[in-house]
Amino acid sequence: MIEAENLTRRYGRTVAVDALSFDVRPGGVTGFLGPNGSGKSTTMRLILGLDQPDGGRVRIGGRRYRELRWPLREVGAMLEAKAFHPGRSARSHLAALAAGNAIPRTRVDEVLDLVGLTSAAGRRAGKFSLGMGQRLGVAAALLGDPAVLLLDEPVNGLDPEGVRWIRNLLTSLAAEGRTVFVSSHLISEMAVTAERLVVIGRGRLLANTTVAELSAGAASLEAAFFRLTGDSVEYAAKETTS
Ligand SMILES: Nc1ncnc2c1ncn2[C@@H]1O[C@H](COP(=O)(O)OP(=O)(O)OP(=O)(O)O)[C@@H](O)[C@H]1O
Repeated sequence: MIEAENLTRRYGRTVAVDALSFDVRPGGVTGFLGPNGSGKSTTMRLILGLDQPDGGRVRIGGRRYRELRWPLREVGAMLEAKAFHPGRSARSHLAALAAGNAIPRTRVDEVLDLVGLTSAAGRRAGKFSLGMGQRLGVAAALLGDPAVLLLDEPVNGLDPEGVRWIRNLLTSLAAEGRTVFVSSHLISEMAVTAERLVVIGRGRLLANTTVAELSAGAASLEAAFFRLTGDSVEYAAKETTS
């Protein structure tokens, strides 16, 4: 369970996250949606204690991230692909993380297998493609078998098979009773993967509801999303006419 209460983060005059309150519950995938610059990554960094709020608070299973004894065994996160030393192999990257978190070494090969990187485990991670880097990021998130997972744009760069793999992985992790919070710009993907959605615009909560409820009365989830976020889009390109 993730609980954010009045979470606020400013950067100079920009209010990146604005009195944001929401819960993410276990047992289902919760999608985190919002236009570019709406504060999704900032919110995820605040949840993980990588950034400090100017106001409000956020708890994971009732505690602040920094109060967790073995963070990787409680919260798995992938915020950006390629968050690893480029000269290290995938296996040694995961082995170092495992060692630092009292996770058995045998778990490294398990997660490599789970994400389909066994054959590339000895290769330098710096030479990985975008999709392979995403898979390694997911492997790191799963390493500690955590009850809570946070993934920022996990399907970015994945091929169609990879997209389907992530979809099945997330739904099965949630079915095991975990809390799965995943940001995405792919509304169609969220329509089939997520059960609930937290939608933000300009740092503020626009909706915290189910996919079914948000889609009701609209032609599609995408149409409902545009209606909801229409006033919150900061970076819109001009329409072209042909
Ligand atoms: N370290 C920072 N310093 C200054 N401004 C920042 C910083 N991090 C984020 N911001 C600003 O905060 C706002 C929210 O950014 P954030 O990256 O959280 O949005 P996002 O929803 O993840 O965007 P995107 O979908 O484009 O990835 C933006 O206006 C951004 O420019």
